[in-house]
Amino acid sequence: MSALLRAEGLVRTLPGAVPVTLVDGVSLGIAAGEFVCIMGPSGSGKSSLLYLLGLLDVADAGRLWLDGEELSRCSDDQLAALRLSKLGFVFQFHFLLAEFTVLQNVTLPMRRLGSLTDAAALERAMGLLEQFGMAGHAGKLPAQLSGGQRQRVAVARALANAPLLILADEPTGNLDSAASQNVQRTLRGLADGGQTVIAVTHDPAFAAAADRRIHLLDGKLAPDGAHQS
Ligand SMILES: Nc1ncnc2c1ncn2[C@@H]1O[C@H](COP(=O)(O)OP(=O)(O)OP(=O)(O)O)[C@@H](O)[C@H]1O
Repeated sequence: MSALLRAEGLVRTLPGAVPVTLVDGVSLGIAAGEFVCIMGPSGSGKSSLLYLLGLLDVADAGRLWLDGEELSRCSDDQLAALRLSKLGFVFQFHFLLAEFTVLQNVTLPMRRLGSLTDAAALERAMGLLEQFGMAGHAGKLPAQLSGGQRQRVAVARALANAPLLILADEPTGNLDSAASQNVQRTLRGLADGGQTVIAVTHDPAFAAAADRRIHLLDGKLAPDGAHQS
């Protein structure tokens, strides 16, 4: 398998009088087009691992490759550029900008990247909103939407720069079950279309929609089957 994302021996420890190891020697590979869920008990290090894989945090040890490129020696600026151009994020709380319309929120990452003209960015943003049934809400502010609608806009925003990889941290954690299923179907549909997705979740129904589940325990990958006992 040629992995789109590969990690070898990732370690993240918070220093202090009593250092806390959040991620403890995690090695994994994610293939292009895979939809993988990271599961595990509260405090097992799921979000910490996702932040390392999403270049939002830097490991103290270990190595990481994205699309064949080794990232361990990248500067903060290089990591920020990679996040903007190659990764898309969906969080539990949508983090849409409250004073911007839905359309402006989805256009923003394209404006920051600057690879499209304003007209092309608007057209792409409208296309994405259309894809998630949100085109009719393009002129609204996030506060005028339901939680599920906001999350679908957040998914559209995550796709703005055609990322290699979508990383989602409890994307349905704040939603009722109908909205949750809708977001689950949305992410499943993206993976069916070839998009690579990694999602942290507590929700077994959500995880069942993934191609593969990774289980963490105390910052370590649990051996296959260990989580069932
Ligand atoms: N900034 C921090 N300072 C101190 N401890 C932290 C910090 N961030 C995380 N931790 C601790 O590290 C461990 C892993 O946290 P993390 O958020 O990655 O777990 P998680 O599996 O995502 O948990 P949850 O499912 O509850 O969101 C937890 O014990 C948490 O309390």
